[in-house]
Amino acid sequence: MSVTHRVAITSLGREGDGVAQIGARSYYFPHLVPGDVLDLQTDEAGHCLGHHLVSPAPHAMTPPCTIFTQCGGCATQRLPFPDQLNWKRARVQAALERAGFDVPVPTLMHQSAPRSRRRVDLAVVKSEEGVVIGLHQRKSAPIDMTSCQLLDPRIFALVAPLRELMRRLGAISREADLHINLFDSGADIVIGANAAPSLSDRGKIAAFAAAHRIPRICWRQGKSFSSAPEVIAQLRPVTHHFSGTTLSPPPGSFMQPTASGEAAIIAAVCDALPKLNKRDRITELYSGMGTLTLPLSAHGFVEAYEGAASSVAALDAARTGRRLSCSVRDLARQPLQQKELEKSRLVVVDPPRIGAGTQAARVAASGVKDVIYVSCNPQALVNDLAPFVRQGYGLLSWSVIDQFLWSAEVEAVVALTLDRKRLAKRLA
Ligand SMILES: C[S@@+](CC[C@H](N)C(=O)[O-])C[C@H]1O[C@@H](n2cnc3c(N)ncnc32)[C@H](O)[C@@H]1O
Repeated sequence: MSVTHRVAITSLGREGDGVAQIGARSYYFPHLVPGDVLDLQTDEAGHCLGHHLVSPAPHAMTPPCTIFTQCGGCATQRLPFPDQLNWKRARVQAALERAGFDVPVPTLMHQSAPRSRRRVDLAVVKSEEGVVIGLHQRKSAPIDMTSCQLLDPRIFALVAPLRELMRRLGAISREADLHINLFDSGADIVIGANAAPSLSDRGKIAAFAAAHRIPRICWRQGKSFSSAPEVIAQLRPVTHHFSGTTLSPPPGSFMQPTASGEAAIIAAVCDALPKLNKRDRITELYSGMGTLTLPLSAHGFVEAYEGAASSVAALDAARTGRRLSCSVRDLARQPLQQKELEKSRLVVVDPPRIGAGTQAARVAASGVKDVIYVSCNPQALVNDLAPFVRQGYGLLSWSVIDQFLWSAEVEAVVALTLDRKRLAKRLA
């Protein structure tokens, strides 16, 4: 027998689903927002059998994208922008509190605009019915990206022509993926597939690059990320400006997802710097192509470490006149040790989603006075920062950066210090 409960959505879950509560039990509803009222059918044991929306939250927005509920990229398009940012702020705050800090108000809150994403990974599925290009889905096939309010229109404009190119490439029989970075020189595309491109495929790719004025298209075969993708077409140099320096980014390299988000992260990091003189040593971990390295080098001598050799090479080639060194190092296998960290006045850490793990614990144990931690995952933030609390670090400031509009992703810049005077000033 089914039971109907009239319930309201009262909060958002970790992935952005609306949450309704009946007693101690939580029910999760994709695409619903706080204030929505629904009828929920359960069996007698309380298992959800179905639901329908009775009245939408008064402040709920009309989703701007026509494929919002299907594509899997956005969870919260019905939530007004300020509410999204506040929800993300609350998630970072909760993570900092769980790590054990006493948390002040954030220093900076940034939200990137719609249609400003300059980096995307897309899944390609080819069948007799045609080619689908869409976002990777965890549990199902991608939905064809016929609309997108997130991507920079210059990337979105390539989706339809790429669909046609994928259809014509013989080396793509069923599945492939596309990594697109929008650099200053234009879109930079890496096609990932299981087979090598034939001579005819190579010709089609070169013609595509010329027709769409794409500086470079590369091919990566198989899932191995250890070997560099092969350049299939290169019409012009690939270049991008980072803090006044022109770099030649390697194919598939990491860059912050939006330009305004990158600027906000740099501003938050620079705002959190302790007083430095030019001879002070700054150790930077997970430095990528130098997004933070270059601005930091205006404040001290930066020793940057990064696992991707091609990103280090790009920064190394452009570092003339800058006060920095850069080294390739796998910080999971070979974290910097106490002796190497001791000489630093400041350590800046910007790890990937899984967090810094042992490397974070080593930094905490090194006794370096100031640490700035850039996070893209609140869960990793809790784990990585807990050792700092145990070592006596205090939380000086934090900022929230939302570069992934309408999704649960959030970034944070967190400044920690052992300097009691700086902490006392904050509290004053
Ligand atoms: C969030 S990105 C930050 C990059 C850079 N700070 C920026 O803002 O553009 C994380 C970086 O960590 C690097 N990385 C991932 N795993 C690593 C490891 N085990 N050792 C060293 N670097 C790693 C990635 O290549 C990537 O460049």
